[in-house]
Amino acid sequence: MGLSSPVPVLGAGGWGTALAVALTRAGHPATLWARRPDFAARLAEVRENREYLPGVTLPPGVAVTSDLARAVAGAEFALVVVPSVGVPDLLAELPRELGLVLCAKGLAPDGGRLTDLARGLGFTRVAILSGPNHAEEVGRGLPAATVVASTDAGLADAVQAALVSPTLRVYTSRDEVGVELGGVLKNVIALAAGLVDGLNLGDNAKAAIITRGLREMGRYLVSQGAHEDTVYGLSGLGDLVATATSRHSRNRAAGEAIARGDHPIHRPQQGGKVVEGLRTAGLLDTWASAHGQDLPIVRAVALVASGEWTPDQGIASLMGRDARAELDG
Ligand SMILES: NC(=O)c1ccc[n+]([C@@H]2O[C@H](COP(=O)([O-])OP(=O)(O)OC[C@H]3O[C@@H](n4cnc5c(N)ncnc54)[C@H](O)[C@@H]3O)[C@@H](O)[C@H]2O)c1
Ligand SMILES: O=P(O)(O)OC[C@H](O)CO
Repeated sequence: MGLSSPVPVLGAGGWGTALAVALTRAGHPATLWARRPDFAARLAEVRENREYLPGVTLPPGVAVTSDLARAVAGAEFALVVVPSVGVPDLLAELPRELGLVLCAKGLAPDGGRLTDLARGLGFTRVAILSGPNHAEEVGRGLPAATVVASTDAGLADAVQAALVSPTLRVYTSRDEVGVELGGVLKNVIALAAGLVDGLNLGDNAKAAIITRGLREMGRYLVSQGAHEDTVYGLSGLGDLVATATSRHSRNRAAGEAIARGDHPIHRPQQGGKVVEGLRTAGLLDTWASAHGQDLPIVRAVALVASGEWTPDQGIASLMGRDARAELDG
């Protein structure tokens, strides 16, 4: 892909829209693909994604289409930015020679990684983009940093070159597993932090959830083959802090709403916006039970999210665990 070829951005929610704008800031045109033709037509005309990223004007370098084949024609790689639940159907329609930059922070339907799903479908060039990146801030050009991870060094370098700009620092990593799963797990811990907020349990409890959540993330990531240091990088600790403490986070807000009794807990969407952690918690809890792994915060969030436990029961389950040494798990 030459420098002036548009980069396809597949998914016109908040993050896809912000990434399309970020590409133009980096000097590259983007083609933003929206699934619904009427939505794409409105976005092309109004030049603002009022549903998912209000207040950010689409620059002239962003073209909008609902024609998927046209969006990816001739591209070396595409940013895939639909929610995880929509990734399998979207990938099924894409040419296998296309490089994929997976941007969803969620799991495949079987609880596995989306990068594995992509390779299982026959894609050979696969990367993950993840970090502390609220669309609301990246869309406005506030300074941020992110990570593109791939075992394909050429792909990671190409994505870095396409996205890096004075307001977005893009680091590369070879630890695909660690970068992908950090983004997946932090949503669940942020939901737990939201429960703490909604129950007014205080700053000590919030700090404890974040810190113990980070350890839980670390145990799971390393068990899946991640490098331990990645847990403490932008896609791990960085994104956990950004999500668990942010007024922008849908996951944190969903936990807060559940604790206040005003969230429809069986619906994985909030006001039409995706809350990945609600789905992830159940998938991960099922995996942990099957593999005898102890993920207590994941378990509490899964059972609260499914309605089996009240938020108070979830917190009690964490406070009532056996006494132990801090570094013992
Ligand atoms: N919003 C952020 O700040 C942010 C930042 C980093 C990563 N992410 C991740 O990016 C992914 C997308 O999140 P978002 O915030 O852009 O979503 P969003 O909630 O803003 O919008 C979701 C978009 O996806 C579309 N969509 C829903 N189901 C779909 C399907 N089955 N197939 C195709 N399109 C579908 C919707 O129509 C909508 O355009 C999520 O996995 C999220 O965790 C979001
Ligand atoms: O709004 P959330 O909770 O989906 O978080 C958005 C991003 O993942 C933050 O990095």
